[in-house]
Amino acid sequence: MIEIQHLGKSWADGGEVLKDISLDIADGEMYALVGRSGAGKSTLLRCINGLTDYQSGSMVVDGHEIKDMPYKEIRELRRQIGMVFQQFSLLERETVYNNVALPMKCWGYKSEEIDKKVMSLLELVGLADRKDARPRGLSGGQKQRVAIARALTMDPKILLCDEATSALDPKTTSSILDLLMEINGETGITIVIVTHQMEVVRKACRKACILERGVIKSMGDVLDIFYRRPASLLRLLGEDQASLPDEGVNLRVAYDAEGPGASFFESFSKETGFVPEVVDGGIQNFRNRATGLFTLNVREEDLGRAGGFLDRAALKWDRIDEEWIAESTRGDEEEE
Ligand SMILES: Nc1ncnc2c1ncn2[C@@H]1O[C@H](COP(=O)(O)OP(=O)(O)OP(=O)(O)O)[C@@H](O)[C@H]1O
Repeated sequence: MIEIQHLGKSWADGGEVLKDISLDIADGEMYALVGRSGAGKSTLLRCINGLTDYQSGSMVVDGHEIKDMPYKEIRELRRQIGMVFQQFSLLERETVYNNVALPMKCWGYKSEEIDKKVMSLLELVGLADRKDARPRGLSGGQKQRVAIARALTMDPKILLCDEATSALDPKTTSSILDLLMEINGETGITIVIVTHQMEVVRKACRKACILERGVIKSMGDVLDIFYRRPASLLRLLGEDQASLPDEGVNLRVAYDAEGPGASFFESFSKETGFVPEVVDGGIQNFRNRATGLFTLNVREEDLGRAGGFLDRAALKWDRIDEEWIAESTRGDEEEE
């Protein structure tokens, strides 16, 4: 568990980089810290393993307040926290095997133990047959797989990924995120992903926090953030808020497009006797699952039938009125 309460950090020159940050990351979570360049994401990530300090508030990792820990304990804690970077940070002269073995060698493990662990991790990341290769002979995606294997050698409870896919093409990004999801599913490790790409958040993360200039603008379930469409999300996506029709009633609807909601519009029209107007939305993938997210417009007199159908189908839906918009975008009105 990572518990962050009212954390504040300023640089020596007085620049405030993190302001009153409060969020919890549960064990086994895949959590995204997302925002534009300079938002403070990497700094917050580095507070988690004590690579950088903070002046106010608290950061409790696995029951320990980071700022109170003596260096020896911080060093011990870092064994429990793996880290992966955008630039891979591999030793170019060393083989894939030696790169992965490095942390265990530093901590003085026996060579049989090292061999067993390194080979099982290389199997996991699909690079056992490249163990004698040097990093220069690998693609970007393969290098990141080596870095992930190296980060897992000490069986960490937490894996911190700082823009780990930002240097990769979309297909390779996707395969690295699949690997992280597989590792998370199999080991229950907590994974915190810093990224500026909403695609990464949608693909891999269950929860997210959007940062703008050191301030949390929106947080919660990824699907819920996309459902609410707060301004901070739209700024990251480079989209505008859809202008809603003044006539009739506007509804937001979410459904699992691979489950019972697969034929949503067909069922809707069959059960209600009319076809709703689609204001905006579409089918998007969240953690490899197709999900329908739509804004619909129906006539006032059809609301009862539409709501009845949506309730019977147990779908997530809301009437979009001023109150709902204010509630959904609380604290997120202006760009920082
Ligand atoms: N050691 C430092 N001293 C002073 N300012 C710093 C230092 N390190 C980072 N900054 C500044 O702090 C702000 C936040 O940096 P940070 O790297 O956390 O942002 P980020 O959201 O991760 O963005 P990016 O993806 O560009 O790294 C930036 O304005 C950056 O220039």
